[in-house]
Amino acid sequence: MATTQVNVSPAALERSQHLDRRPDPCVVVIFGASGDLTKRKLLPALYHLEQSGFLPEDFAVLGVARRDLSATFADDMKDGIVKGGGVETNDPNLDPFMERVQYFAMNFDDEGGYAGLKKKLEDMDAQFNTKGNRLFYLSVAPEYFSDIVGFLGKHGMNKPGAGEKHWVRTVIEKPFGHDLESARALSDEVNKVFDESQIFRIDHYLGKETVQNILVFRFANGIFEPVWNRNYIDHVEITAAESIGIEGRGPFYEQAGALRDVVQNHVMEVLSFIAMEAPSGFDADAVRTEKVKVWRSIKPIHPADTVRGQYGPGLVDGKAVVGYRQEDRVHPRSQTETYAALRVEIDNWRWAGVPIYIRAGKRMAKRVTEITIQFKQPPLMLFKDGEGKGGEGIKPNVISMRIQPDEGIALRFAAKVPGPNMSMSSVNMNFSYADAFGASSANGYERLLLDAMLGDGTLFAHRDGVEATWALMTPILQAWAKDPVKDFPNYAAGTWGPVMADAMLKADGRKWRKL
Ligand SMILES: NC(=O)C1=CN([C@@H]2O[C@H](COP(=O)(O)OP(=O)(O)OC[C@H]3O[C@@H](n4cnc5c(N)ncnc54)[C@H](OP(=O)(O)O)[C@@H]3O)[C@@H](O)[C@H]2O)C=CC1
Ligand SMILES: O=C1O[C@H](COP(=O)(O)O)[C@@H](O)[C@H](O)[C@H]1O
Repeated sequence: MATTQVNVSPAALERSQHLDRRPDPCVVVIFGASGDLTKRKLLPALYHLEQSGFLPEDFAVLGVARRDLSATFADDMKDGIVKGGGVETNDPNLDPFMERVQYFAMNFDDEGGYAGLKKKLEDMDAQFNTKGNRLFYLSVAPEYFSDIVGFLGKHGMNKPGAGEKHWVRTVIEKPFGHDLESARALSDEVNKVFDESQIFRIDHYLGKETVQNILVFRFANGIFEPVWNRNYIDHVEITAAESIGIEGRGPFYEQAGALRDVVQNHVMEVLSFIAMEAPSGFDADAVRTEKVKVWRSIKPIHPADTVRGQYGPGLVDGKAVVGYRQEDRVHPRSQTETYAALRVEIDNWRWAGVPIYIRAGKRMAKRVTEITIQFKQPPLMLFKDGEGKGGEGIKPNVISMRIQPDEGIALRFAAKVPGPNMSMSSVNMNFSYADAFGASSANGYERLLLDAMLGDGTLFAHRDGVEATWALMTPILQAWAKDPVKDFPNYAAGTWGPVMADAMLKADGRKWRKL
């Protein structure tokens, strides 16, 4: 296997870390501050941003949740930063950072708490000189999105203070809606209070370096774009496989399932980056326009081009695990899918006739998110001594983009095996992020939190995009709801999903790439 030589100048790395991207003074207000996401991802991300010099000097965080945690909150968050952020327990910068982090207890659905919240934020402005700028981060269950936004509006917290540089923005976690109708209704509610330019619908996949790199790979290199179309590409695969199960999130997952949890958002975002035309610039409007064009060009997905799976008991990493129906707070006859596979076609000039196979699932054989671009074979095989008889066995060219783990890109091509014959073998040319740039602790939320503080919506989902992806998923969900699966569970934990998903590709004369 060949490996690429990558020479990155230290100056280039340094420059990319410190481009002029420092937000204005502000308070980041995290609703759901005692929750899993805040502790594992958001606080570690803010800490890393601060340590890297990206945050303004006048900056503070207010955590908001129901219970009175004032005595334990700081220690709990420090623990989260240590465990989730790879920081040493005795890091001397932790305590100074935590001096800017405060906690406020209130019930989200009790209007009475919002006047107190407003007063608390004004006090923090005075203490930290944060000038009334706010980033409200809704890290809460989706049923609270409307209430919180509505009450913020009612108490005048949706409007920036006087002064041209002042701002108020809101980041809204996923899932944004449950189907097309509910996503529309939620956007209507939120738009009554916040203008679209103030709303940042987060999808943490867009914060991943490797996802952003899809655009750089395609549009900053001259050699790939000419072959990035139906004339040269045979098919595309997108795999988002997780080895973990539902991690105690039974009630959430029962309502969600794989299609809503990751396909409607993460996978569709990745697909749009793979398939979109070059935007007129790298700004929110231009990128959004091209993404939406991709989603709107996808042909309605027929239920026959979908496969649902649900894991049963099995072995993951050598350990026995229970099936989905035995997980805590999951119905013993649950019809929720923990795996979904789709065959998608984009009806436009670039992609017509190129199938795109998608699969996403929990408790699969391993954790891997990867995009495979498989190219057509040459029209005529000159060399007969390949991996199979008569040269047919030589594998087609593949560009594989590994989103996680072992982030990188590989190109598979045929090479001559040394010796007196024209024998061929498939080899890989590999680019590894870690080898080229060093290991990164960034979790995607760093970039997105920073962008939201800067008001840059390029890497966020927008109303029209969310509706376009729900428009694709909703008919599938409706068809599935009418047609319960009789053979659930239909794959064992620790495997690659139901056999029906293999059959779907086999019917097209293809098979999933071995990952
Ligand atoms: N966890 C993850 O890895 C991911 C999560 N998300 C999304 O992020 C959001 C948050 O998820 P997560 O952190 O896992 O959720 P959790 O269930 O862990 O946390 C929920 C938080 O909301 C608070 N809360 C709940 N009800 C109320 C209420 N009535 N009044 C005040 N506070 C309340 C809880 O406070 P208290 O403890 O005081 O009850 C807690 O702080 C969800 O939208 C989820 O879909 C998205 C991607 C990944
Ligand atoms: O949004 C979600 O994403 C995670 C997968 O994210 P990753 O960064 O670990 O790939 C998934 O486990 C979770 O169910 C879903 O809600």
